[in-house]
Amino acid sequence: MEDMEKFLFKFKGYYFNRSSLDIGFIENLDNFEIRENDVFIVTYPKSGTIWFQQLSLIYSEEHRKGTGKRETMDRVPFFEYKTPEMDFEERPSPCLFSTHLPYYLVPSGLKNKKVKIIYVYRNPKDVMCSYFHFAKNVISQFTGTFEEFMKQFLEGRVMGSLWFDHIKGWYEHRSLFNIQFMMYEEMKKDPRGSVLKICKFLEKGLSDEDMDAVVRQAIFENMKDDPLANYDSIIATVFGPNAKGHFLRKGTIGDWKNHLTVEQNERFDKIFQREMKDFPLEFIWDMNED
Ligand SMILES: Nc1ncnc2c1ncn2[C@@H]1O[C@H](COP(=O)(O)OS(=O)(=O)O)[C@@H](OP(=O)(O)O)[C@H]1O
Repeated sequence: MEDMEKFLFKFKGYYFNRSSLDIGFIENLDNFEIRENDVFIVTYPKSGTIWFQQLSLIYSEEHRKGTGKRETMDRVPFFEYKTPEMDFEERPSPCLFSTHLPYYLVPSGLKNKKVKIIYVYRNPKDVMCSYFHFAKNVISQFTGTFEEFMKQFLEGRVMGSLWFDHIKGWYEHRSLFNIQFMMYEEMKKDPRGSVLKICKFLEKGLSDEDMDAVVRQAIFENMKDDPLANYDSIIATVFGPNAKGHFLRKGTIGDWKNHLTVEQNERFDKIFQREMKDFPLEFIWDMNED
């Protein structure tokens, strides 16, 4: 089995993807100069990052109208995976970033309580399944079985480290930040309600027509067909010639039921209950659940 760990870089207890990582930048994250109107979308991998990046449409009239030409990754760069061509100093304001960083590695300027942070979370069984397909079939960094991946995921030996630590760390330290928690499943069930909630948090009013355009362009099928939004163009360049497949795979709630055996599910539940005891945010595990 190909062990994913060789593709990872550990810094202060947190696993980054090694390829395309500027280690000098990572070592100086704390000092990165934050502007008050920057917006950060924070996620654990496979929790809907690209989906919420698409909500940068809220800020871009030309992309809402379909005349804009910039890809999402250019409009909402991945903060910690900054490439030499990206000059964050020259970025227009407001600048949107996305990041998988844990709360303790983000620039200290984010703690000014002005910068808006949207933390997107998704039920971790679906996260794990999405991650398994991505690691195995898209970026070819994992060659083992689902059981082997589950073990690695539950030990936090994946990019993003341990899911439980990520969400609990951000939630328990929320009072340091100006942060809005958003749920993947709520966005799926009620996209308009979620977009409205985000607009409110961002203090950005949109007309009904603009709201319709954002909601429409954030629907899975529309994003999958949109080369500016689906990330297909970076798969080979970032992850190498063997990488194939799509970031937008299924986009559903409850795909874990097609992957976990009864025993695996019980084992997962036991760990979840132990780790998330007293954690107040709710999770949705099934499309039919309220
Ligand atoms: N519009 C829309 N609607 C519903 N679901 C969507 C959408 N866009 C992306 N996705 C799903 O999000 C999963 C990928 O997560 P991330 O974007 O966080 O991946 S990454 O961390 O940036 O690699 C991945 O989930 P799975 O399909 O379960 O693998 C994507 O399909």
